[in-house]
Amino acid sequence: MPFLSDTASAIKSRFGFHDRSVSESVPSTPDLLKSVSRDHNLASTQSLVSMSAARRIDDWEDDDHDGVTGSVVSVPRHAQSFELSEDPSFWKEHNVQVIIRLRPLSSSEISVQGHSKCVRQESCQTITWTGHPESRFTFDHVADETVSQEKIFKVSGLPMVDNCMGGYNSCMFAYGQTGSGKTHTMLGDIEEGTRRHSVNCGMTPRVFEYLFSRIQKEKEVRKDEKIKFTCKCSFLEIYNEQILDLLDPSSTNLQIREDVKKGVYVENLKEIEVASARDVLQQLIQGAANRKVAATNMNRASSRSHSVFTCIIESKWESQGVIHHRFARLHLVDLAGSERQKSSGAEGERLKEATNINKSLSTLGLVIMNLVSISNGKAHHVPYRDSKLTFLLQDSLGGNSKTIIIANISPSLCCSLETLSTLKFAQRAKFIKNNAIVNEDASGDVIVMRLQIQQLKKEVSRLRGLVNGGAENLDSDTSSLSFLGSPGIFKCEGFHGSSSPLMSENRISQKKDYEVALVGAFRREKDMDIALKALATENQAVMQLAKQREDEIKSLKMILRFREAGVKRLEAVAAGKISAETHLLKEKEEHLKVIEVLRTQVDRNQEVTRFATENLRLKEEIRRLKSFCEEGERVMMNEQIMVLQNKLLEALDWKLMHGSDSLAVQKTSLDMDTAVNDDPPISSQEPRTPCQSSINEENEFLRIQVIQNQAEIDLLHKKLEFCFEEKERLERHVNDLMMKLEEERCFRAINEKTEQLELPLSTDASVVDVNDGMELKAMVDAIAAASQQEAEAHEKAITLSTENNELRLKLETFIEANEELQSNLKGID
Ligand SMILES: Nc1ncnc2c1ncn2[C@@H]1O[C@H](COP(=O)(O)OP(=O)(O)OP(=O)(O)O)[C@@H](O)[C@H]1O
Repeated sequence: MPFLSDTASAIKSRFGFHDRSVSESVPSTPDLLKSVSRDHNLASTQSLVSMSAARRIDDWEDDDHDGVTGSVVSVPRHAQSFELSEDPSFWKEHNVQVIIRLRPLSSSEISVQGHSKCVRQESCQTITWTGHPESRFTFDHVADETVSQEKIFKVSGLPMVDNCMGGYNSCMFAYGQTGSGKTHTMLGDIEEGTRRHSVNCGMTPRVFEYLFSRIQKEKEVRKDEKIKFTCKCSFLEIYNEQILDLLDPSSTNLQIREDVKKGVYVENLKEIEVASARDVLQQLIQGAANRKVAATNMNRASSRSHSVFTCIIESKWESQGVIHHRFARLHLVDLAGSERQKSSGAEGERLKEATNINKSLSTLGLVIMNLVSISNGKAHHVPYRDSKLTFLLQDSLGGNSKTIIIANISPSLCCSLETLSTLKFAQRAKFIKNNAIVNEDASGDVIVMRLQIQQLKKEVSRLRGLVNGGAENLDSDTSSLSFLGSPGIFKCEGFHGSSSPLMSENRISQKKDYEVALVGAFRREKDMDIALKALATENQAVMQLAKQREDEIKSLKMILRFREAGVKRLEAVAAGKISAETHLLKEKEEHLKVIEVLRTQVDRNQEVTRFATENLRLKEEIRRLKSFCEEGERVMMNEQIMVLQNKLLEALDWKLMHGSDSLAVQKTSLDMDTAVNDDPPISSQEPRTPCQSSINEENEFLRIQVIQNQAEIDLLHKKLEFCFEEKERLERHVNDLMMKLEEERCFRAINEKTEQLELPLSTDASVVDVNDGMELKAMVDAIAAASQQEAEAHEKAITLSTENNELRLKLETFIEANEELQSNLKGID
C-alpha cells in the first residue's frame, strides 16, 4: 500500500513518476547510461522549455557549457557512481550529519530535457551545482540516484537507532522542494503485514524494524539486569501553524508547552505504546489515513504541511542494586516542500497557507543561520518560538540531540534554482553544533552504595595503575572498564600497534577520559566515605541512646519491684506476720540498692553534664577559631594594605623621579626638533602621542604638587606670623613683669628704710608690725610668682624661637623646591 496522499500522487505524476513502482518508471543507472546515446538525438531536437537556450547535440558530447549565460546543462557522459561508506565512528565526535540525496530524473523530465542535470557529483562527499557560477559543496555524504533505500538506512538510520539505544535524543529531517524525494526517503513504500521490506521501503519502517530487533537482543543479553523497554509513539502534523494529532484527528490546534522535567512537549497529544515494528506501522498508516482525510477536507497536499513522527524509548534496568533509567526521543520529520510559495495571486486560505509554510521554513532557516553565528562565536538570539516547527524541534537544532538532515534534491534543469537553494540550506546546517548527552538517571540504597564504594575503590586502584603504569599494565589489546553509576562502558583501545597522529590523538583523548572518570570516581568515593562516616556516627549515637533507655527501664523495674515488696512487707507487718524491725532492715537494704541505682543514673547524668561541658568547650573552640580566622583575615588585610601603601609610595617616587627624567628628555627632544627643522611646535589641537600625553599627565601632577606646596608654605607663613606675634606678646609680658619686679624691689627697699626710722617712735608698734609682716609676705609671694612667670615666659620664648627656626628652615626648603618646580614647569611650557 503506497503511503501517498492523492494530491502528492498528482504532484508525482506531474513530475512524470508513477506511484506504484519507481523502479518501473525510473531506469536503473546502467539502463540510464545505456539510454544516454539513444536520447542524444531526441534531446538535440527538443527545445528545453524552461531554458533560455537550446543545446546542440555536440554539447552533450563535450559536456560543456553552451556559452549562454544562466543555462545549466551537463551530461553524464562518464557518469560515475560513488559508493557510500558507513562510518560507525562518525557519531562519536559529531552530533549533526548532513546528507544530500539526489533523486533520479523522471521519465517526463528525460523526455523534455534528456539527461541534462543541474548538478554533477564529484565524490561521495562532494557535489557541484553546474549553474552559473559553478558552485562546489561538501557534505558528510552525497547519495546519488543509484543509492538504495537500504544503503541510506545503513548510513544514517542504523547509527541513529544505536544512538537512541545509547540514550541520545535523535532527530531526522527530510528537507527539499516538492517532489524531490522527502517522502520517498522517510517512508517510501510501506506494506502492512509483510515481514520483509520491499526495495522501496523507506527509512521509518526500517528504523523501527531495527529498533525492535535491537531491543529484543538487549533483552536477551541483559536478562540478569531485568532490562525493560517501553516505546511510545505520537504522530502530528503542523499545518497553517496549527498542530493536529494524526492519531486522534479530533484534537486540533494543540499547544506546545515547556517543562523542566519533560522539556518541550505537545499538550494532550496522544501517545500510543508500541511493542513491535508492526505496531508502529499501524500507527503510521492510521496517521497517514487521517492526514489524507484532513487533506480532502481542507484541500491541501502533503507538501504543504510538516509531519513529525515521534517515538520515546525508555529503558529501566538494575545493575548491582542500582536502578538505571534511560530514555531517548526519536523524531522523524517530513518537512513541507521548501520551494518558494507563490503567493502572488493567492488569496484567502491559499494566501494564509503560503504565508505559514514560508513562516515555518523561513524560521527554520533563520534558526539555523543564528545557530551558525553562535558556533562562530557571535552571540545571537535563536528565534525558536517564532514557528511551531522550530519550537517543537528546538532540542534537535542546537540542543540535546544527534540530528541528521537529509536534503533531497532534484537533478532536473527546471529545478535548478530550488536545488541550489537546498544545497545552500544544507551547507549552513552543517555548521550547527548540538550538545547531545545521554539521558540517564540512577538510584539505589545505602547498602548497595556501600558495595559500590568497595568496587569503586578497586576500580580506582586499577585505574591508578593504568594511568601510572600505562601500556605495561595492559595485557590485552582491548579492555573494557565499566564505571558504576556512569552511563556506559569505557572501551580502552590497546596501546600496541602503529602510532599514527590519529592514534596519539585518540590516546590523549582516552587519557582525558580516564582522568575525567578517575576524578569522578574519586569524588564519588569521597562523598560515599563522608556519607558512610556520618551514618556510622549517627548509628553509634542511636545505639548508645537505646542502651541508655534500656538501662533506665531496667532500673525503674527494679525500683518498682522493691516498692511492691515493701507494700507486701507492710501488709505482713500489719497482719503481724513479720516484725517491724525485720521490715525496716529489709527496707533499708532495698533503699541502699535503690540509692545505688539512682547513683548510676546520676553518674549518667554526670555524663550528660560532661557532654554539655564538652559541647560548650567545642562551641568556645569554634568561636575562638572563627574570631581567629576573622582576626587573621584582618591582620592579613592590614598586611596587604601596608604592602599596597608601600607599593604606592614606591610608584609615586618612581613617578616623581621619572617625571623629571621624562621632562628633561622631552625638553631635549623638543630642542633637537626645533634645531633640526624650524617647524612650529605641536599645537594643543594636534593629536597627541602616548608619550606626549604621559608627559602632560606628569606635568599636571607636578602642577598639583606645586599648588599643594604653595598652600603648605602659606600655612607655615601664617603659623610663623602667629609665632612672632606670640613671641612679641610674651616679650612684652616679660618686660612688664620685669618692670613690676623692679618697682616691687624699690618699694621694698624704701619700706625697709622707713621701718628702720619709724620703729622706735611708734607706740602701736606691734599692730604696725603685724600689718607690715602680712603685706610683706604678700609682696614676697607676688615677687615669687612674678619670677616664676618670668622663667616660664623665658622657656616659652626659647621653645618658640627653636620652633621658629625649624619652621624657617622648612620654609626655605619648600621655597627652594617650589622654585625648582616652577623652573621645571617653565622649561616644559
Ligand atoms: N531516490 C529516489 N529513487 C527513486 N524514486 C524516487 C526517489 N526519490 C523520489 N522518488 C520518486 O519521486 C516522486 C516524488 O517523491 P516524493 O513524493 O518523495 O517527494 P516529496 O519531496 O515528498 O514531495 P512532497 O513535498 O510533495 O511530498 C515519488 O514518486 C518518488 O517515488
